Amino acid sequence: MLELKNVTTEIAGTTILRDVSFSVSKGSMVGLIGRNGAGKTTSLRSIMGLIKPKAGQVLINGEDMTNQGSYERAGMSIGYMPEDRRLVPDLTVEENIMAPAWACQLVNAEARLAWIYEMMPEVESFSDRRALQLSGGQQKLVALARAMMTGTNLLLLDEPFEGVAPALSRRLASVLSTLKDEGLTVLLSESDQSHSADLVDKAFQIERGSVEPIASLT
Ligand SMILES: Nc1ncnc2c1ncn2[C@@H]1O[C@H](COP(=O)(O)OP(=O)(O)OP(=O)(O)O)[C@@H](O)[C@H]1O
Repeated sequence: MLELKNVTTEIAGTTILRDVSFSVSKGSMVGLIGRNGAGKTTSLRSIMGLIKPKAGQVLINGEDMTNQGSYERAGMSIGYMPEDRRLVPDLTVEENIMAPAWACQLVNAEARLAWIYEMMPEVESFSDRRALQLSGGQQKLVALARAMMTGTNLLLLDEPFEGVAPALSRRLASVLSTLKDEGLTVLLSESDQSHSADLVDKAFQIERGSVEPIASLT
């Protein structure tokens, strides 16, 4: 489903990812674990085509996407939840969730929205509120809902548990567990394994831009 082969990424002349190789097989959930600044966001942005790797390959569904931009990934049913959520503050929750569907001209957006609300009824309960009126944790749920709109194949979640209060973290974990049961392929990052250990099939440690499998889970 997703494979990174010897990916090296530079930002402003500094090497951030060093010869990174790992894969996420279809229907599995994989954790990318590393401290602040280790390169988690850069990995996800490289997968999304938001940064072009200097060397190596990014394969999605067996297709070499290394030299394609994020626009070319639009039709590949990938959902991305950035660490900083990036909701549009003045739009309602529902408008934020629907925005990628409008951008990609999804044909089944209404059915997808109904499925998302079924998974997260609390999001439906505040769907007409503007994003700026939500707590940070609620915004995380909305950012996940938005990623789920297009992410029918692959979900990339950047630190979904970061800054979320314990009750909401448990809720988030239960939603992710249901997504896994539904067969979605998920790559999620976390600074440690406190929330993802019970969820993931496999985990990789990222440290100063280098990735190694975490033995206990592989
Ligand atoms: N735009 C940029 N310009 C210069 N350096 C950058 C830029 N973006 C990231 N970096 C550097 O790249 C390294 C990896 O950053 P990245 O955001 O990928 O880490 P992270 O593991 O996601 O950490 P965090 O949890 O803090 O977001 C850091 O040392 C960071 O300072």
